[in-house]
Amino acid sequence: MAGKSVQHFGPSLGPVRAGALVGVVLAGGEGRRMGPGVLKPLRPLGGRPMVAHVVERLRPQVMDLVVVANDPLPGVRSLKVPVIPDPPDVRRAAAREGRRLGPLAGVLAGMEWALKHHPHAGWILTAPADTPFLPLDLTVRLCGLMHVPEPDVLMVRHGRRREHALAVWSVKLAGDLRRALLEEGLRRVDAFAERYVLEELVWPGGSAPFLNVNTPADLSVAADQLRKRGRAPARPRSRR
Ligand SMILES: Nc1nc2c(ncn2[C@@H]2O[C@H](COP(=O)(O)OP(=O)(O)OP(=O)(O)O)[C@@H](O)[C@H]2O)c(=O)[nH]1
Repeated sequence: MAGKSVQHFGPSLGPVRAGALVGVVLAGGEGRRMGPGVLKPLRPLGGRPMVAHVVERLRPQVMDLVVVANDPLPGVRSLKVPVIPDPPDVRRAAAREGRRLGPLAGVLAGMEWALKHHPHAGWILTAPADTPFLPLDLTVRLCGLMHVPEPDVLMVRHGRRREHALAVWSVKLAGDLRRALLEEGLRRVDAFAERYVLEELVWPGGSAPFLNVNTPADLSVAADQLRKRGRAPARPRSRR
């Protein structure tokens, strides 16, 4: 089913759902556009690894948080967040085929971790490790769109761009996702999401909170933004 844009913030289960989300930071992949050297999530931004910005912004918005990465991320240890790999069987299958995995593998790892550690949570919120200025009112706004019947996937859109890795996912999709990755070799996030009831949160305002850091030039832009924002942590616009 094609995604449906939803732009209003109606009566909702927001506060209930926001408290029941497990956050999943997607920090795998190859970061080829960033070039060789330090892993992309560990690239320093304002004196800290980029992934630390994402963890700090997401942590107050979710009931628990996990980082999915296949490389050791020493810079994450001090953040006291569990770091788990993509599902090993899915990785092995991709390696046998000589194919890259992509963010869907991290989504599956997050779903399976949530099912094991928080069996009543029901939902995960995925966020890429290379988006260091995520809004602090992200889950309130996303969950403000949760209604009955609930969508299976709720993705963020700003302007013409859909943020595939920034979404709320029902963990009920874990079995289907595992099959799609292993048996179909599916890799495209939107191709999977569009099989289900997919809705979008059209983000009000500009795209600045979703600055995606893929290249050294992007990293310079992010460092400039950080300097302009000053050291004070941003405050959410809406209550939590
Ligand atoms: N867990 C996990 N995360 C991934 C994987 N591939 C990409 N990601 C994450 O998904 C987000 C978007 O990834 P991309 O920027 O499209 O890919 P990338 O591999 O990081 O970078 P490029 O090689 O330059 O395309 C980033 O936060 C990545 O860390 C993967 O195989 N596993």
